[in-house]
Amino acid sequence: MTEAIRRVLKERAVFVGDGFLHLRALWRDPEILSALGPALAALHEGRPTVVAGNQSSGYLLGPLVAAHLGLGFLALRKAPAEVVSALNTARISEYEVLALDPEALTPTDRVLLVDDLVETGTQARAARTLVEGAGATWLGVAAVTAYEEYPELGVRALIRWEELR
Ligand SMILES: O=P(O)(O)OC[C@H]1O[C@H](OP(=O)(O)OP(=O)(O)O)[C@H](O)[C@@H]1O
Ligand SMILES: Nc1ncnc2[nH]cnc12
Repeated sequence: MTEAIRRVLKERAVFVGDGFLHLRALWRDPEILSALGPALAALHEGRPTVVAGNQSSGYLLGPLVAAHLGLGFLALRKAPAEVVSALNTARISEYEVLALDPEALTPTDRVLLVDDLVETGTQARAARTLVEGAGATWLGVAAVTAYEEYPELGVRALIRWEELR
């Protein structure tokens, strides 16, 4: 099924603006959607005890992997670096904070992060800091696509970014 996912990605992944990737074609296809959990889970052999996902694409993909593995899902929340009042129309587009429920992990946990895309590795690095800060073990990242594998982060992807462009 991973080949089918790769084919749909190559044929129907949408790029907008200066290269922003939308993966809507994956969510819309019922067979592909049900294949994503097993395909992402198969990227790592490290037997996680919990699957984590970054807001917001990780919230969609992570539970598919967790449900496939019979595990729980840990939501990592992104927060903007600055906040503005509700009446201020200024838009904050960069996230610089990643937040974790302090009770969510124990030192016996082994965490697999799931995300749609790894570009600079900033989000994954922040997640790793949170996981290891809680004393838990970082297993790596299972992503739909990634610019690089970032060996220190253990990023594995269903398809390389260059194959999509
Ligand atoms: O490797 P990096 O440079 O950190 O980039 C990857 C992150 O960027 C995207 O998230 P974004 O903040 O755009 O949020 P989204 O999931 O809501 O699109 C993507 O979902 C990853 O979490
Ligand atoms: N959706 C996206 N498309 C392209 N580059 C990105 N970097 C982070 N998210 C991205």
